[in-house]
Amino acid sequence: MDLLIEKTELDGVICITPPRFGDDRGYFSETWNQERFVQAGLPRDFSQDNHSFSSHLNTLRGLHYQAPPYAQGKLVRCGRGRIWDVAVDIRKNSKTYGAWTATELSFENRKQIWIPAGFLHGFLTLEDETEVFYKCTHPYVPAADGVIAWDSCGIDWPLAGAPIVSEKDGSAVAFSDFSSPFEPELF
Ligand SMILES: Cc1cn([C@H]2C[C@H](O)[C@@H](COP(=O)(O)OP(=O)(O)O[C@H]3O[C@H](C)C(=O)[C@H](O)[C@H]3O)O2)c(=O)[nH]c1=O
Repeated sequence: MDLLIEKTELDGVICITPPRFGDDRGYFSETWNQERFVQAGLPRDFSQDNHSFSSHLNTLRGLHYQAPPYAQGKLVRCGRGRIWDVAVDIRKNSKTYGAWTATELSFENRKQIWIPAGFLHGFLTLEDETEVFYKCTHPYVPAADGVIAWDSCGIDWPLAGAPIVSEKDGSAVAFSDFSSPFEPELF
């Protein structure tokens, strides 16, 4: 069985759904297969795996980026629960600069989203005790960590009231005051 590949509204951001093999015990799925994912257009190598757990629904993490030359591409999946995952194009001179795309990722739908460097990333949990696993193409560099206010990009978050956010995310700069470091020659 092949990977299901789906484009999004933003060039370069794609969804990948690997097959799941069920039996009486439960299921098995290859969540990363270098040969098949590279054939789908993803990079060959990732340098860091992340795992975040959010206790409550309506937790919002983002909108984050890591500035060049430490920019991160991310392959994101939700291994438990459900999230509304968002990418915002911040590649200067992109015809979709400032545009966003959202995809529901969940344990049930097995969907993964590939977000190349040059995009903001964030997600809203839709269930309690949600776990997100994602691969990054560059290690974490705290000094290059950037954050944009989650409510400043015109995103229609399916909120259940004021979201749970970190202090960092709750005091971030607005997109209108942001100057993207993702220069055209990088893409
Ligand atoms: C991202 C990261 C964080 N940390 C440490 C730094 C803090 O002490 C703690 C929590 O970090 P932060 O509040 O930035 O975690 P999130 O709010 O989940 O941020 C992530 O969420 C959005 C959705 C993303 O796409 C990024 O991967 C990342 O920014 O983990 C590390 O040690 N390594 C890391 O790679």
